[in-house]
Amino acid sequence: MLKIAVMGASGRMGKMLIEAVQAADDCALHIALDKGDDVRAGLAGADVMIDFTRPEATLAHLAVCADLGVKAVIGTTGFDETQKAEIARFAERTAVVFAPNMSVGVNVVLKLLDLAARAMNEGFDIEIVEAHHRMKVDAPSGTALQMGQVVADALGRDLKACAVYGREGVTGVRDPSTIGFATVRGGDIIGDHTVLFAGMGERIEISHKASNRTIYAQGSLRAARFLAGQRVGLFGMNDVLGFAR
Ligand SMILES: NC(=O)C1=CN([C@@H]2O[C@H](COP(=O)(O)OP(=O)(O)OC[C@H]3O[C@@H](n4cnc5c(N)ncnc54)[C@H](OP(=O)(O)O)[C@@H]3O)[C@@H](O)[C@H]2O)C=CC1
Ligand SMILES: O=C(O)C1=N[C@H](C(=O)O)C[C@H](O)C1
Repeated sequence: MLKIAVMGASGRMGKMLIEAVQAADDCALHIALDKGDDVRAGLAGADVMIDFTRPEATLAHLAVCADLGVKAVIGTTGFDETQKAEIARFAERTAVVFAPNMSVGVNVVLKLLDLAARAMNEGFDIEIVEAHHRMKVDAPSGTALQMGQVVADALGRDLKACAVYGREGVTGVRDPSTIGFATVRGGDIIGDHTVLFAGMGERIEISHKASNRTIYAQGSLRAARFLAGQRVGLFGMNDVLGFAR
């Protein structure tokens, strides 16, 4: 049995994860922790921590995992570059899967985007549109940013230099080297992502739409099982799903 500690237990994802762990034959809920609980005492004896909280909280939890040798699945989004580097450092001491989207579907889409961007490397304007529920606090979504990164890498562009986050006023004509991001927030939208390749005479849209958060919880359990075979290192869902081979 894989002993799982769920952080952010009363959050939208925390609740889904508790249900998924309890329903899995090969996993046991070691502990479910909320803000204010004793993290060190709670994580002691766990095999894997699954954390969908906020960046500062995740980093504090990961520090304890690294001390105790507990492996970690991190679904939290909204990290800045310095915080991402901290995660990489903790992964030198314990094994970590870090991915902005744990769903199999989104990770298949990432592969399709690599193929699409390489094939449409000229004459197509690339725009990424994402929509989420009104309670989401970070924008663009971690998934949209990862999609942008995959496309930029495939095209040999530097995402930091070519990303455009929203437009307003007299913007001038579109610079073809840019990758645009647009964010929609409202109601209970679980998570929609579309990458648009807009050319002259044709338009390709590659979309993923989530209709249930179980996809993220099930992906997280796959990641936890994968970590059982690792000692240290930073992994993504491409490693978990075997796409990196
Ligand atoms: N990788 C993926 O597949 C997915 C990633 N996500 C990401 O997961 C994260 C959480 O999403 P969601 O569940 O919707 O958010 P919620 O706001 O519903 O849940 C976040 C949880 O984290 C807790 N939390 C916040 N700050 C702290 C802290 N300092 N210490 C301990 N716990 C804390 C919250 O407690 P309290 O309410 O008391 O503040 C809450 O229980 C987001 O970053 C989201 O983008 C979401 C879905 C899928
Ligand atoms: O906050 C959410 O809900 C989600 N966040 C992740 C992200 O930022 O990409 C993944 C998913 O889209 C749901």
